Formats: sequence, structure tokens, C-alpha cells
Amino acid sequence: MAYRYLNIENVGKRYQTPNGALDVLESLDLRIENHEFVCIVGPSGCGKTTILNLIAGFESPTSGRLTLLDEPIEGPGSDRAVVFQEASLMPWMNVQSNIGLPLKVKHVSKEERAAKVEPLIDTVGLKGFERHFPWQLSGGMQQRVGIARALAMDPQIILMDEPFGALDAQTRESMQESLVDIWSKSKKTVVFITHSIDEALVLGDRVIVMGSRGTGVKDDIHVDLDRPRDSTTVPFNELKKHIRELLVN
Ligand SMILES: Nc1ncnc2c1ncn2[C@@H]1O[C@H](COP(=O)(O)OP(=O)(O)OP(=O)(O)O)[C@@H](O)[C@H]1O
Repeated sequence: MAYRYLNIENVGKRYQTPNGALDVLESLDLRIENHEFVCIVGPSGCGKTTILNLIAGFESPTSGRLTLLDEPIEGPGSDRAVVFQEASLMPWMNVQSNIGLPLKVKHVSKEERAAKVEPLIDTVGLKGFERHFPWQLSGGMQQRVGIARALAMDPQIILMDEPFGALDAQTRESMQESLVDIWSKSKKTVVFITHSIDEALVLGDRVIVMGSRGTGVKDDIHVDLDRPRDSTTVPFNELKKHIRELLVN
């Protein structure tokens, strides 16, 4: 029997809007395994962020159910960390304190916090910047702090909503490399939303292609390409073409 790590089962999500009910997801079935790096692409408004919010427990499904390790997801929990497009750092806290914030909230002692934060600073490549404040960091560095803060919670799953969307192309590429490195070392499960087909193919073990709102999953592609991924190869570009066709049709 398949190991059910994260299971999204027959999930529907309806929002009530001033113009009436809006069915964003209908009968969505998705199974994500432990340690997988899953990217979700799809047209604007198809429900990508809604899926992430449901996994995070910020929203509840209107029908169906979500389980993590066979336990129902009924609200936010420290087993799931979220990284948004904006790092949302505390401006009055330095890098070290921002990363250690989730531990402080959990009343972890100062010494234990320092011991946990130090290797994370190294992991995200911010050694030497421990005492810098967010306003002294570039966008990419701020996002590195956001990723380290997510790792500090030691979650089972990291949920990422367009985390590199606001970065310039070069920084974005280097962040993608770093993320793959962090993921392969930390063995976390990652669910990553992006508008970029290239980004999905550079990062994902799987790329879930969503159709327009309410139509669900169009394809679930296992990306069987060697890492680090080379976007100039024929197999990479064949997959890219396939996904692009799915998105326009
Ligand atoms: N809380 C809410 N109340 C009402 N409607 C909502 C709510 N959240 C999202 N929606 C609507 O649901 C639809 C799906 O939104 P969602 O943010 O999940 O899409 P998305 O695929 O992430 O879009 P994008 O790629 O543009 O970020 C949109 O039409 C959005 O306006």
C-alpha cells in the first residue's frame, strides 16, 4: 500500500463573495510523499494559493479532507511552515533574532535558540550577517532569512508561495540553487507554487499542472532529469513545451 504522507482527498473549496459562491476547487485529489519537492503551476486564479492555505490549515475545505501522516489537518501547526513572496521579517530584529523567533514563541531557552540558529545561518549562506537588520539586507538575503526561519521550526513540510517572485533573475537563479541544496540536505517535503515553468522544472521532483479554476489537476509530471537541472537540454525543453501547451489549452 502506498505510504500516505500528505493526502488531499476529494477536496472542494467554495468561497462566498459579494457576487455569489465561487467554487475554486472541486474534488481535488493529490498525494504528496515524504521528502518530495512538488511544484504547482497553473493559470492565475486557479486555486494554487488556496491549496497551500488548506495544507497550512489557514483555510478549511468545504468538502473532502486533508491528512498529514493520517491525522486530519484542522488548523495551522508547527509541522508546516510557510514562506511567502515577502519575507515578512521583524524590522527591529536582527537576522539571528528573526530566525530564532519561532523558537522564542515556543519558549525555547536563549542558549538552545543560539545553538539551533547558528547552523541555520550557515545553511542559508548568511554567515557574517547575524547582526544585520532586515533593512541592511538585499531582497534575496531577506528571503534566505525567511527560509532559515521556516527551517528553525523543524517542520515536516515547507510550503512556499512564489517565494522568489519578487527577485531579479540572477538572484532568483542563485536562490533556486541554494533551495535545492537546502532541500537535499534537510530532507524536508517542499510544496512550491510558481508562475515560472522553468523554475518548476529546475526545482521539482514533480510538477502539478492545474487547469483553470474548478477544473483541477491537468497533469502530474514526474521530472526524471538529473540535478543540477540544465535548462538548455532537449528533455528539459520538451517538458517545458508540454507544460506550456497544457497551460494555454
Ligand atoms: N478568501 C477569499 N474569499 C473569496 N474569494 C477568494 C478568497 N481567496 C481566494 N479567492 C478567490 O479564489 C480564486 C483562487 O484564488 P487563489 O489565490 O487560490 O489563486 P492562485 O491560483 O493562487 O492565483 P494567482 O496565481 O493569481 O496567485 C480567485 O478567484 C480568488 O479571487
